[in-house]
Amino acid sequence: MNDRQVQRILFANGESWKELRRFSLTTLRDFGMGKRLAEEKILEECQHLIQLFDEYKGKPFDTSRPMNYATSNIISSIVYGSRFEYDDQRFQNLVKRANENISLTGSPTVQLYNMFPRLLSWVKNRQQILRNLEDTVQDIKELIKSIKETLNPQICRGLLDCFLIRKQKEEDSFVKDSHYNETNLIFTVGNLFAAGTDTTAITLRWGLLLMVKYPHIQEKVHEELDRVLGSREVRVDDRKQMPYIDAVIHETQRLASIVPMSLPHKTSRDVTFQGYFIKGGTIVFPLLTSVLYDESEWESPYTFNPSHFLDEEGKFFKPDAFMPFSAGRRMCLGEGLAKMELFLFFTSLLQRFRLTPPPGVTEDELDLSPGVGFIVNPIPHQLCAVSREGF
Ligand code: HEM
Repeated sequence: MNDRQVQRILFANGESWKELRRFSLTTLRDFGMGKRLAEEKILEECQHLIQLFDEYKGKPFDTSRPMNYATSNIISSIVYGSRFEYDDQRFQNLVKRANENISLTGSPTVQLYNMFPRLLSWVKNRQQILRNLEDTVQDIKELIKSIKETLNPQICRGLLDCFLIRKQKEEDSFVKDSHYNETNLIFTVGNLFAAGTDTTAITLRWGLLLMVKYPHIQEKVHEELDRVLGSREVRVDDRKQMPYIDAVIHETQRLASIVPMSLPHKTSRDVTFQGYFIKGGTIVFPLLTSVLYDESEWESPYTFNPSHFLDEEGKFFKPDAFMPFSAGRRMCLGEGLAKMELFLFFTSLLQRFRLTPPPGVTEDELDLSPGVGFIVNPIPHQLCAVSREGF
């Protein structure tokens, strides 16, 4: 695999980008966001996740593996049409390599390599990223092969089926230079996994950690859940009746600011922006943190304060400066799906469990420092999920 392909996986699909973004959005809408299908899939995954949390029987554990498996399975159901069992070796490897690459991409040596690519191509972390990508592409190829064997052109089980059917149609009609080719299929699937797994899992992990750190806020979350849901299963529509939880989730996204520098963009021509001249072809990093922590927009930008999203009557509202999904033509393609996942996973877990620090650790001792990574994780930590009475 060469560097150009790596760039394609991480950032773009070259000249095919527009067409494939449109295709991914439409199929995500059909399989993911519309038709209540995503809600069903996420709620099914919630049950598996709760079972996994239950297995720790209130003892301390690291939340990264369960959360990554759960969010990865949502993308799997949408792309492949079915989920993986958590003990599936290939699934575990796919998730592990994705996590590793996120953290290696943010490491100082890879950052230096990005600045001086000719001098530093030997950097060890970069070599590991390339090895991981190569193994992942191999796994994706094998999964595509097995999906092809059971493909029925009359039924789309997921995004991959839709792509294969479209590819066949274009081949039958002798379309020249079709965007629906094998390479773009692999990179579209790879992009969706890379972009859609860690982001949502990491946000949820921040959310759970913040609940442990601030038990008085967790108490209010429990109070709202008990009042609105009782013991029945949550639905997406319940969000309107849960302004406090909505505010807690948004404030988690704001404070965690998990993609602080968004993704790099390149100016397509010379531009003057707010008095600054930027030459065409310049790499630009939009600093999302500068907006999410803007002192002129937020009352207390550096503290966890759900009131940032509540009006005087306790109703939810979203300030314009809330943009963790970035903005513009390349803004996050999975925003709708991510929001649904955040709400359903967070409420399902909190309805069932009270989250506490490990024995012997006080809330004050819990460290909210960010870890290293191109997507910002909490530093390694453990917490306890204690079953709530009546659940
Ligand atoms: C809390 C969860 C998430 C956050 C905070 C997030 C944030 C972002 C950000 C900041 C970008 C860069 C936008 C830009 O270049 O200006 C992005 C791009 C992207 N995201 Fe997300 N994302 C999340 C979840 C997801 C999910 C679940 C999916 C999968 C469906 C997804 C798919 C993508 C894709 C495909 C892109 C690239 C779009 C393009 O280049 O045209 N994201 N995301």
